[in-house]
Amino acid sequence: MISIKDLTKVFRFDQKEIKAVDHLSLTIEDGDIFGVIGYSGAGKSTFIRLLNRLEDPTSGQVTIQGKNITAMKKNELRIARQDIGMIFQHFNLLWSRTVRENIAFPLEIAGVPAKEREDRVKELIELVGLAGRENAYPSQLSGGQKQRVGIARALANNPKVLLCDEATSALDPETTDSILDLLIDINERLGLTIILITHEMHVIKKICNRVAVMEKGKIVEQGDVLDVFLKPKQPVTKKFVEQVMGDSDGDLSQLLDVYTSGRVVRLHFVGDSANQALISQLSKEFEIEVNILQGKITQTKLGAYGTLVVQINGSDREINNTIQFITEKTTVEVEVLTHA
Ligand SMILES: Nc1ncnc2c1ncn2[C@@H]1O[C@H](COP(=O)(O)OP(=O)(O)OP(=O)(O)O)[C@@H](O)[C@H]1O
Repeated sequence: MISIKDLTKVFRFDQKEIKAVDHLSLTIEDGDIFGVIGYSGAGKSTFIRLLNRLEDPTSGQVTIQGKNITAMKKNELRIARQDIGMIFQHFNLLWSRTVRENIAFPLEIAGVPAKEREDRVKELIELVGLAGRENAYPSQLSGGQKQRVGIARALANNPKVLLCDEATSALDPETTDSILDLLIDINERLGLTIILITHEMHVIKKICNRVAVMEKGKIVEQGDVLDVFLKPKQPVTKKFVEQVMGDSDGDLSQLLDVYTSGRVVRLHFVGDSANQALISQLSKEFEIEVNILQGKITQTKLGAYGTLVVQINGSDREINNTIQFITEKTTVEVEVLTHA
């Protein structure tokens, strides 16, 4: 639904050239929550601003639902932008206007009649959870509430796509989570495609189904969030994954020296919620004991993801049956680290 081809943005100043976005190509499907992650200076902000032409590209093409955004003249672009909402790190609210008036603003610009406008604003205030705060000014709101106004304003004209420019970076962790929950809710309820940029893997883990990693203006790795978490390839991606998972292999060899009986295996949970009770299931069905040694499991949108290192004690036959069961009957991957 969104196709980005060879997109490039070069900034020129002081006779220097900076390629902020460098021949970037990407496809984003309808209904995706697509995250672009990268360190400061990677070109994320420039990239997202190119999508609705807050920034004009040096070359390349952005097509949203069959419409070539890059080729549009001013007037066409103004209309097309009604289909592309955007929220910002610092909210960009009008400080002299109340919550209600901020949300009504894009409707006024689109020429929506007063009564219709009023109904729509009411609906949006309910949707983002701001009922009771309609007459407050931005200065009287918390950061999370300000971003809720930003989201309501971005949704006013029923866009198909929502662009989020570091939308939770100015918020504390708890407020971040509540705003991310709201974005998930909007994605599910309205079928809205969401593209967000961030430098926090937590944000990607919590709400995205697809992710692209950006470095020096280019996408260096992309895929389903779980695949990227499970098998990060580029050093920069590995660092981001470690941000939320830690470096779990650190003291594995020490562990194997200490736990010498039975077999030590590593279980890879790949985001299938059906496996949540695996350990208790194994000890019920087989004559074995499972000893949890180390691990890190985290919850993603699709289920538990992570690794668990366990020692399985019992007869050789029962241990083999257990491993065979996990391999054949579940989606958990087993790696045997020691052999009896
Ligand atoms: N208007 C501009 N004029 C000149 N250079 C710019 C401009 N905007 C961005 N740049 C440069 O382009 C590069 C990418 O910046 P950009 O802000 O897109 O990165 P980012 O990944 O969003 O980082 P941050 O999170 O720090 O904003 C940087 O080297 C930046 O200095």
